[in-house]
Amino acid sequence: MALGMAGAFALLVALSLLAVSTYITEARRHVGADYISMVTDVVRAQEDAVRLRLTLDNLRDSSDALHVEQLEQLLWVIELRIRSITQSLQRSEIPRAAYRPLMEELVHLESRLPSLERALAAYAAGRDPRRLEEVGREVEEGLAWSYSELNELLHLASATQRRMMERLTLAVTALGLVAVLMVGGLMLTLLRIYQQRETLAQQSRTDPLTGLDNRRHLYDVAAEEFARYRRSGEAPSLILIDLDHFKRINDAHGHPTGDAVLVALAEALSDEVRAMDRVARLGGEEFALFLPACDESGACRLAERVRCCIAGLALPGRAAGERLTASLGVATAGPGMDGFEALYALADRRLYRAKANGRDRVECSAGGASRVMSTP
Ligand SMILES: Nc1nc2c(ncn2[C@@H]2O[C@H](COP(=O)(O)OP(=O)(O)OP(=O)(O)O)[C@@H](O)[C@H]2O)c(=O)[nH]1
Repeated sequence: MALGMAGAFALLVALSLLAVSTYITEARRHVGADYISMVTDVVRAQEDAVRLRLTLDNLRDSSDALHVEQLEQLLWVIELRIRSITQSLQRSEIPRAAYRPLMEELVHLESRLPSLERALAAYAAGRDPRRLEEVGREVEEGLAWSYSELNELLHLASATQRRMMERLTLAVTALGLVAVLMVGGLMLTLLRIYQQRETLAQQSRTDPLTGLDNRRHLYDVAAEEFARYRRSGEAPSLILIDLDHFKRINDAHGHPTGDAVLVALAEALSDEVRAMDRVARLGGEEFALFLPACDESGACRLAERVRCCIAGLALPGRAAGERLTASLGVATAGPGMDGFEALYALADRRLYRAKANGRDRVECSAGGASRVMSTP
């Protein structure tokens, strides 16, 4: 659950970062494109100023109708260009204060264009060539100055914008790194919590000395198996094992040796059973084998095999050479048995009988009566 949430969070952060970086790339492309189109306009406008100069020179040399027409068209183009550039300036991110003098000059030049047109008309009619030259030069110089200033302003603005975008990209990259580190840290913490919970859960199910299931876990597993048995009809069996005179081993060789014997026994028991069976240490020198879907005769045969195995177990450490024996009580679930407690109580009674009847023996039931599988 916690890991799922961490995964979802990481995915969310990754998607957000992707969206932000896509936006920045797009924004950057946009800003660049705006300036490129404006700079292109300004370069063309600078060419208009040069063409104006050339046309005026041509007209001074000859009042040819073709030159007059050329100038008329050029004035029309210049007017359109001034409007387009002033609109682009107003829409741009350039601060108004930076382009105000330029704007004023362009507006002034636009207002001078009708005068130039009138001077041209007069010149075409053979009057006042000086006037055309004067107004023409004024407009041409004004255009050349304005567009050259504007060109510089655009380059400066473009460079500033690019620097800002680079800083922004760096900031977002740093933000992304921090987010990745945070998500990584969060996931590591969650993983650690998950592992600790798993360890605790494992410890709560396990006997610390032998690593076998503990009593509580055996009861949990058995309760589940009993519910399954009611549906399937496949009866489970239980074998309770109690070591005989284990106190003597402790007394003779010390508690640590007794511990080592218990561990060796746990391994031997685990080797004797099927993978589906559960081996548990109930406490002290008492063990249990819970056998799902195992009938009475199968359980009794296994109990006898276990008894022999214990009797033949090579004991570790100082207890080597000693003979360990155990008493075993076996019970199988049957009609009228309402839960694991009843099965346990029956196996316990038979274990008690095995002890009472001399130890190192198995007590099973056959047709409701206890029977001894083996005697010492
Ligand atoms: N080494 C070791 N000994 C344990 C442990 N738990 C219980 N014991 C010992 O097991 C012995 C059980 O003694 P008793 O209940 O008298 O049983 P017993 O000596 O096996 O005799 P019977 O069961 O009557 O055959 C005691 O000496 C406990 O100290 C353990 O974890 N380690």
